[in-house]
Amino acid sequence: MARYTRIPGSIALITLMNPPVNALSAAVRQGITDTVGRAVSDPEVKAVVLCGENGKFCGGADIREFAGPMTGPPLIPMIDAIEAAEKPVVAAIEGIALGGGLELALACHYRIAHVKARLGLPEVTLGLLPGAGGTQRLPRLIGVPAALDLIVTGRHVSAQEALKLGIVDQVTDGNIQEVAMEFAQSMSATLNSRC
Ligand SMILES: CC(C)(COP(=O)(O)OP(=O)(O)OC[C@H]1O[C@@H](n2cnc3c(N)ncnc32)[C@H](O)[C@@H]1OP(=O)(O)O)[C@@H](O)C(=O)NCCC(=O)NCCSC(=O)C[C@@H](O)CCCCCCCCCCCCC(=O)O
Repeated sequence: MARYTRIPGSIALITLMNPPVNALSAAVRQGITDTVGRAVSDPEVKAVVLCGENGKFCGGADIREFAGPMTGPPLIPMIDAIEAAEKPVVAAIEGIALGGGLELALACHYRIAHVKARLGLPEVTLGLLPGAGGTQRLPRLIGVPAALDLIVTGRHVSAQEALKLGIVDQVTDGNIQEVAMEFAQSMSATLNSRC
């Protein structure tokens, strides 16, 4: 599931809800598809913030669903639709952004991380490759050598290392949602002033 909250000041806050790590289950993918569509089509919404409930952004594909048939909206078009949104979408990364969770964040236009967050593409530890755009978007963002290191080792990086590598735009020790909403507001104001 994903909760949609309209924040005064033209922001839509979308919160992933799937304990314990807000993994991208069929219900979460459906929730993201619906809420992003709602935000994009609402003329009052100028920017979107994506976050996770209970201090965790997203642990990636829901490994509990690996044994069953695929149901719900597929991950790749859902992620591509975020990148294609004509309003700034900011990922507010707290706790973890792993696997498909980082791939989701990479499709957002900006990423803000809490100082204690950890990010990575650990698919290799499950015998997989990142399958939702991480092998394209990460090298484009930080270059092939640094991206390959993360993809082939599966290691997690701290928020500070992610900032140094260029994966995230800002690190904060404040309230991640408030900082991301302020950032989204200023991005939308900057973009609107240029139009
Ligand atoms: C998250 C952790 C770091 C937490 O660690 P911690 O020590 O705090 O706690 P635990 O390890 O005990 O975990 C707590 C709790 O959480 C559960 N859990 C953890 N991760 C997940 C998860 N991802 N899903 C579900 N549940 C999870 C864990 O089981 C515990 O539960 P319990 O009940 O026991 O308390 C740590 O847990 C961790 O590191 N987790 C693993 C994270 C991970 O590996 N994530 C990556 C998952 S794989 C992935 O994301 C793949 C993506 O790249 C997407 C792939 C998309 C594929 C699409 C394919 C389309 C193919 C289309 C082909 C088209 C071809 C054509 O074009 O023709």
